[in-house]
Amino acid sequence: MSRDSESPHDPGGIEAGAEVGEEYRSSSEDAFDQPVGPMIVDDAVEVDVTDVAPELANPEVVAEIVAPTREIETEVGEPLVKLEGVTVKFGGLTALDSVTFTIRRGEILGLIGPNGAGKTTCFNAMTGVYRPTSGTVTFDGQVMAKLKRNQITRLGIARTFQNVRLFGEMTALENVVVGTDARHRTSVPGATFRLPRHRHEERDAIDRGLALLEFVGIGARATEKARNLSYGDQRRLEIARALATEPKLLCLDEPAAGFNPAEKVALMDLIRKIRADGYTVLLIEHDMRLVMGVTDRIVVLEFGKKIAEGLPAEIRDNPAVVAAYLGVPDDATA
Ligand SMILES: Nc1ncnc2c1ncn2[C@@H]1O[C@H](COP(=O)(O)OP(=O)(O)OP(=O)(O)O)[C@@H](O)[C@H]1O
Repeated sequence: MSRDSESPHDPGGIEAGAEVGEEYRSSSEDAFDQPVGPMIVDDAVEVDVTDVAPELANPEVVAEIVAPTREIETEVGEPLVKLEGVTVKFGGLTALDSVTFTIRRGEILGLIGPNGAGKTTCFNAMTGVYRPTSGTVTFDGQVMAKLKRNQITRLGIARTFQNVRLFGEMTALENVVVGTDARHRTSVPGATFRLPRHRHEERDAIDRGLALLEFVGIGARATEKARNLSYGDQRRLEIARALATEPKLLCLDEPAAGFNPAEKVALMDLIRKIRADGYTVLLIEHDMRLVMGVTDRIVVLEFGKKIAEGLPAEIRDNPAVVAAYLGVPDDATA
């Protein structure tokens, strides 16, 4: 399958190609995209991943498969993403005003702020969806230009969406394998004629897909159609699919939306596990308890400006942050 195609086969990537002023979220807010590609598994058969691949019952084996060999220039603890004086204007509106901060490799960075603070704009500028009006964004040592969706995926950035976006008619495993496809190098003729390299990559993708499902805690649902999974499992599947692209940076956009307290605790555990596997995570989340409980550092935006940056405890006690959130209960929508 061509890695350059504009098909939905790079779902770990970002809705890119929007111009400043375009409505970024408008293109595909449906819960499910249409199914694409061949069906790989007969979803009529109920199979637990660990029945098919018993070695995946061992979390250490799973962790080893899930943590890929990513070629990252940045050392652990050094800036992976650097924003320097980033300003984004939409006509007369300054959505982001000279914002400077870094995301260090291997950390979980929380990006928070009240409604309309500029979080999404910041995220889009940071990932090449918007070209800043001024300022620069550096990702893994490279200054970002405006990028297309597949280029963003290839650069090593994957995301989940506020609204779940899965291929509903495809199985959980197929959804993850589609994410893995974004990393593959098989040419169209290679895939068409099922040349050895393609078959090898396909096998690898299925093995890794199974491990990823086990890793996010839905190994037993591998052959379920995505649309039949519970909401919480669909969110987990989205994370597995994003991880399948072997991202250098995983961006989670309100992953706890619609979760009950127990699901939020489980999600925090999963995010920590992802970081422990060597991933760098950007978390945009409205639930303050979750943000405070799971992040290493937090950046706070208000009216497009960075008003605070620091450890969760520092942010919690920061008067400017308290003022920005005044009257908003802990776990309410920010
Ligand atoms: N494509 C756009 N065109 C014009 N104005 C925009 C566009 N995107 C965002 N804005 C404006 O920029 C400001 C920042 O919006 P943004 O969506 O980045 O905030 P946010 O912090 O993500 O908000 P929320 O928490 O509600 O998602 C808002 O005033 C918004 O109306």
